[in-house]
Amino acid sequence: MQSGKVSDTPLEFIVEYLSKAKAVADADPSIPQELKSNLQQALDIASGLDDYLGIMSNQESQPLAELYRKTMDHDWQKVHEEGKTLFRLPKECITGHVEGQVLKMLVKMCRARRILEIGMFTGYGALSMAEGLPEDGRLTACEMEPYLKDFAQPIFDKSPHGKKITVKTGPAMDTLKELAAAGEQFDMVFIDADKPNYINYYKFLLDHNLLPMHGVICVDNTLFKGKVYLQDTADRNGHALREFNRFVQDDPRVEQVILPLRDGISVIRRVPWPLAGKSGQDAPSRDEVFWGALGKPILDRLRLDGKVAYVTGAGQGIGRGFAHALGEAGARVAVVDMDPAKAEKVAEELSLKGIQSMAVTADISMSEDVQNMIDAIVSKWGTVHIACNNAGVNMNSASEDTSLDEWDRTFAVNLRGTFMCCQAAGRVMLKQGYGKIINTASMASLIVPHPQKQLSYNTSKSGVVKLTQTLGTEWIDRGVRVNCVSPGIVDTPLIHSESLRPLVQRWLSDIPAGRLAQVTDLQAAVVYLASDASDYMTGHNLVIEGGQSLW
Ligand SMILES: C[S@@+](CC[C@H](N)C(=O)[O-])C[C@H]1O[C@@H](n2cnc3c(N)ncnc32)[C@H](O)[C@@H]1O
Repeated sequence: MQSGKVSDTPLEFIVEYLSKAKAVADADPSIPQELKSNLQQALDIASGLDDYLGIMSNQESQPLAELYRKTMDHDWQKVHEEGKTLFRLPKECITGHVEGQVLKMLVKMCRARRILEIGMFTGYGALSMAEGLPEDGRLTACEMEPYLKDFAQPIFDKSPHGKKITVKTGPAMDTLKELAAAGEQFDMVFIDADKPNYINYYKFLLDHNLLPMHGVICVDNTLFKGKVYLQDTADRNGHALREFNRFVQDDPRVEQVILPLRDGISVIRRVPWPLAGKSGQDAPSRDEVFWGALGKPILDRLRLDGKVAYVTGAGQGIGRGFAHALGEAGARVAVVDMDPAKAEKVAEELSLKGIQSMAVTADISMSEDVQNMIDAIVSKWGTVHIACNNAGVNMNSASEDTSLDEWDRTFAVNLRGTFMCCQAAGRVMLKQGYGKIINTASMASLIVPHPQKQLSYNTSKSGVVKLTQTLGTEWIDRGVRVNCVSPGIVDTPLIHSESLRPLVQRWLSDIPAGRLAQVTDLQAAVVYLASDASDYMTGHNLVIEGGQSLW
């Protein structure tokens, strides 16, 4: 601890008292050496902890370092005497480096997009959390003192994350009422203001649903220098926090842990709680609408953890988008392409994101390649749960000029190849009584896209829909669902080629959405069809074309 610094956390008090005990022991020759050396060891362990956490945690950004320095260098006594602040604000109440990084980490772990801070001071915690938010994330900071908003704003303006922060001055409870009236909700709330009001803020947040299901509240100072568990404390704030901790512990709407970081941070998470049956969760557990099918809320039912998937044509474009989406949702993904370099590259991309992946080279128009692909996946990962048959080709010609070679090559990949993949994957899936097959058809299965001429493509993709419907009904009672997606015109580099560029304007006038599809527009559909959430869907053609087939 720096000399002259006042102890403020349980650990700092431990260090202070150990130092005093050690000084007394050292001055007394009658104290056994063993006691002195034990005291020294305890002191070394306790006094080194905060520094070590500081060194080993992510370092603060430049704007945060500047904010910290500016706060430390400011004469808060003088500011208060000049009447610029209502209260004399101790600079020690700043959220420091490690706590700031912990908050930022929690923001990311909760995937928070909307944050509320109650008690901003000079904005160190606010900016730390804002750094963890995505680009479109928002943080509302409540602060009593207008002076502090003016103090923090110039540094917020220097940070690329400062624009995410809105400061509301005045009593926090007034702001909470305003936010509730406006129907706002926050994925994460940081309570760090006047201690006796913690419980009121907490109750208001839960009672008015400012905190949604699975939302998280972090609360600072909940160990309050150890006074929450020391017997003989007369401290008003210590008592308030003791009551607060107990109230939260008894509240069935939440679960909580208290982390012994600095002066203690509670992490409180909202969980579903039925109106009836306070005595336990047994009675309503049969209500799948309340608790979610198999106890999983809807977004969890879209997860693909533990599943084995493959995507053909995954070296680029739509297939690459599908491979990323399935991997992000938790599946292991075999990236299949006839170009080994492309397959390797996408498999490597997935791996860099922490997704288990493998590259497989296969030309799906060749039956032995298709079987080898399935065998390679089964031998590495034991099975196949999700088959994404996406590879396809498109050749253009006027129908009177379409050669049999073009027709055959198109059908060999788009329809015969897709069938062979369905059959090879289906055999594995039927044996295990579970599988999800998702074929890539096309909007061309519904309408005749124009003005380009692509008879073989359109016809083959119509065949993919009928293949999907037939397999989807034939295999559903053995646990294998077969569906397809039909994308509209997707914005890939191909579209911007010299020959196709003039067609883009024409297409745009045919699309109610007013734009081409991006690969990312298709990703949620494939995850849905691959997940248990779509178990009752089979033989379906999920059309994603910005409304084009309806005009
Ligand atoms: C411990 S400091 C907050 C530290 C801050 N979270 C950080 O990251 O550095 C407490 C802040 O709460 C503010 N405050 C206290 N009572 C308040 C109230 N009723 N409404 C709004 N702000 C309040 C104080 O002005 C002070 O700036």
